[in-house]
Amino acid sequence: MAGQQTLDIEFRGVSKRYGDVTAVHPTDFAVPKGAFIALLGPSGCGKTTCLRMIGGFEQPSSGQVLIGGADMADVPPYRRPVNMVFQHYALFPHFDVSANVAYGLRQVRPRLTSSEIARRTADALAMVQLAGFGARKVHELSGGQQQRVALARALVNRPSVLLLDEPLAALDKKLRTDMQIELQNLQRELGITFVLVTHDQEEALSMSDVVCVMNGGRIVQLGAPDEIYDRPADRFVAAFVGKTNFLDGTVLANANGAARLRLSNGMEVSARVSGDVSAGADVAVSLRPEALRLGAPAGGTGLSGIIRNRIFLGSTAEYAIEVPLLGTLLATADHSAAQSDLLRPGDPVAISFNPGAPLAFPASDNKTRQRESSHVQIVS
Ligand SMILES: Nc1ncnc2c1ncn2[C@@H]1O[C@H](COP(=O)(O)OP(=O)(O)OP(=O)(O)O)[C@@H](O)[C@H]1O
Repeated sequence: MAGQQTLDIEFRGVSKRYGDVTAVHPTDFAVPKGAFIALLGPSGCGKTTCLRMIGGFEQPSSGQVLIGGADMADVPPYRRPVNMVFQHYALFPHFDVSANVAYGLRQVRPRLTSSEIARRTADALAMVQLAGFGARKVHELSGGQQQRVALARALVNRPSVLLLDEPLAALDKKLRTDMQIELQNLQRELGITFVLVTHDQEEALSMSDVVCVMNGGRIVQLGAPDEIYDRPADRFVAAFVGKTNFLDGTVLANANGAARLRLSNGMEVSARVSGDVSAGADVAVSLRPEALRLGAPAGGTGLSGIIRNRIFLGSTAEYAIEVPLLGTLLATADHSAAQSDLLRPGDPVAISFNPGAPLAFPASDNKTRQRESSHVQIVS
């Protein structure tokens, strides 16, 4: 477990209620210093509330928020060693770029000299690749440049934690991808802790070291991006992070998570099972589209189907395949331009997958989730 001195943010039994609504159930969680963590989950799951409690814009209904080991209960937002970047940058349109950035500094350090303010402002603009843009008016900048100014304004105070609330949501896809890479580089260079709120799973997986998946006001899984994708803790995470096929199955035998299942078409498969399931239990079986291999129909006892739709994506193609008694399965296949290997709607295909690929969850996974609190800790 990460030691106390290496933790930057800690929740101890933190919850938040708004009247009858419990936005965040009692939660323990800890973020090591210098981590890039993404809070990921569907709308209303409590991500922003967690971020606002770190920033001091909301008070917890119970529990303690610690930053750098210090209890923040009586510390107002402007005295916390954190800064926040919002989706709508909230820049002052009548100020030039330098004045917008310097505003953040003057608010918390009124005694700095003008030359020191000018120096730090120029440094912050250089950090976000906007050196030389100080005299521009906000309306003379592109959306991406405006977001960088907002970032510089948040960094100019040299916070130890930067909170990012869907900061790239207003940008178009290409700019968003560029900014994702820049933010990642910036975080590595500065070595400060970044907490990113997003409902975009690709953004969370590609940018952060640690993904914290939330659902219904609880943390359901905390781990490295590949861990979240390859070993989802429950059916919700498997469905929310990445695309997957869900098949109905029944457990025939389960030995410490290595199970034999019968699918609804009668086929028997091996699967890794998560949770407490014994023989006879109904399970939902997750099979990622890229785990399905497509080949020429071979006859025999394997799985086969008919291609119904194809979405060509350049280096890959996605196929919707109708499989008797199982329904429609989504498969992703690599495509090489050298050989014309695309399948067409109407083509029959055989489908195979590795024995370890299917992941099974108790069919009642989400309904039976009655835990009172989430206790999760990043292991570093
Ligand atoms: N000030 C408030 N008063 C009452 N309820 C609130 C308030 N703020 C948030 N909530 C409720 O708390 C729950 C969690 O909200 P929160 O904004 O944290 O979700 P979120 O995961 O950030 O969602 P989104 O992605 O849509 O921003 C929601 O049910 C929301 O309606």
